[in-house]
Amino acid sequence: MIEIRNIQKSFGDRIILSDISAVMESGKCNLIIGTSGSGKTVLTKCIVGLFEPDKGDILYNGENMLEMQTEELALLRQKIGMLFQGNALFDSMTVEQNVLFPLDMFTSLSYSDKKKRVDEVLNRVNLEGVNRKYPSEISGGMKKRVGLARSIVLNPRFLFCDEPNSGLDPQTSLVIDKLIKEITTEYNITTIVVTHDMNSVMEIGDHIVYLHQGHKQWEGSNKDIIFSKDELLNKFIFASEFLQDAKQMRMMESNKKK
Ligand SMILES: Nc1ncnc2c1ncn2[C@@H]1O[C@H](COP(=O)(O)OP(=O)(O)OP(=O)(O)O)[C@@H](O)[C@H]1O
Repeated sequence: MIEIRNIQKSFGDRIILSDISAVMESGKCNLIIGTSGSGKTVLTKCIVGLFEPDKGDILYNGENMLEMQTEELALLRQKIGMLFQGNALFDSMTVEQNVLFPLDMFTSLSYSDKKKRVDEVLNRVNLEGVNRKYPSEISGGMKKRVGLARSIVLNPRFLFCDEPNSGLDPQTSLVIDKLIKEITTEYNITTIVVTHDMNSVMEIGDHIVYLHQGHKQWEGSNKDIIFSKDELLNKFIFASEFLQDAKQMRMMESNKKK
């Protein structure tokens, strides 16, 4: 579980984040959404320790990251998996070498055990037979799955995914979303996803934090969103007429069932 309490962050005299509190539970996909410039990246960087907030607390399973000593921080970092927007794969390394990399860096496992673990995670993301291929030889969706395999190879307790669907077609996006959701539940990981993708919001949004101009404007689940009366959220989520119609229909269906 990650708990953030009263986070404030400014750059110079410009306040970017104001008084943001939220609880991100384990085994859940916690989504951070909001328009461009609303503070999603700054908040995420505060949570992973890349930015220091001016005020507030960031608790990882009850331990305040902002009070941790160097050694404790290093241990925490090994429990955090990251799936980057651009995948951040090493182009000169094969798929297998890319996924092996964190194991080489942070474990003293034998080569055969490392290899076994790499095969396990590649298998988990449904990627077989591509171990010896280079990133340039596989599709965007496959690269994303390699990135996901690498982000879970050290068995993280916390997983951060930055725009996991950017640049992917809707069908491939769904595959990636489903994998993130399954992995989160199966390994009871606390997953935080920064996204603009409304399909993801509806598919995997167990818990959604909607930021508006650096404030937490709304919080709830993908089921609550349909019934939300928050005007800013509705404007953001149901920007298109098609989605507004879909919302009306789902509300009508839900009212009929009651
Ligand atoms: N290092 C920095 N120094 C100064 N201002 C920054 C810095 N990083 C971000 N900002 C400002 O903080 C605000 C929030 O930026 P942030 O990148 O968090 O938005 P975002 O919601 O992630 O947007 P996007 O969806 O476009 O990625 C922006 O106005 C941005 O200019």
